Amino acid sequence: MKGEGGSEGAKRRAGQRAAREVESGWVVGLGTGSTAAHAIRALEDADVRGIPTSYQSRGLAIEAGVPLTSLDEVEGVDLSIDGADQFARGSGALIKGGGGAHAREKIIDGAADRFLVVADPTKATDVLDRPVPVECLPDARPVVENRLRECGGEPDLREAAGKDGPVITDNGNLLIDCAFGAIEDPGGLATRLSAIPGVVEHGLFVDLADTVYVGIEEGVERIDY
Ligand SMILES: O=C(CO)[C@H](O)[C@H](O)COP(=O)(O)O
Repeated sequence: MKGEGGSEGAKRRAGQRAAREVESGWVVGLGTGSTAAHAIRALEDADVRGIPTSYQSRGLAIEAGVPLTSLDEVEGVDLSIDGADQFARGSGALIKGGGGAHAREKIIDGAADRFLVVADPTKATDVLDRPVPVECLPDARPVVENRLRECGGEPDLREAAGKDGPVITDNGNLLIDCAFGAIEDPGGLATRLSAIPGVVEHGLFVDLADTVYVGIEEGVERIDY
């Protein structure tokens, strides 16, 4: 595509490849972010119903003419397509939540019969090491930050660009980006984070991804888990 940067081309190839897996009549989870956006646009003429994971994906689906539904109107989710901020090649564990949508993403991606991740090569790693986004009830912030430090993390409240104050999620909560260095045991850390009172959801997705499609130069790499 003319004028498209290398990374954007990789995202487009990954998103469009994943969208080809969608079958007529399916209920599809619509992920958040610039890579998942390519998948949503590719569903323009598909006979599907979509469940958006965020305000952003809802808007994109409306633009593309994808009919929307919700978890309480369907019996199940056939497939979900979503991006990632980082994925571990060996295990398929993910860090998500760069767009602050990981709570709804985990509910919908986790409910799907199959969960396809779409990514460009910059997202691949051997060991996860990006800060983990943690969505937190506003009143619980001091307590949650202390508990994150006890888990070995360095919490950092996410500030909103163009606003004096923090990012507020689609669910009305705060986001804390918490650096843990190299995360050798994502499953263990995920369990500890989930046990903190006041944490609504964190961005570690462990044992959820079925396939990662990585857009590469002139193609797409498929990794199954
Ligand atoms: O987890 C997410 C949003 O909460 C996104 O999927 C993640 O940030 C990847 O985004 P992009 O495809 O734009 O790199």
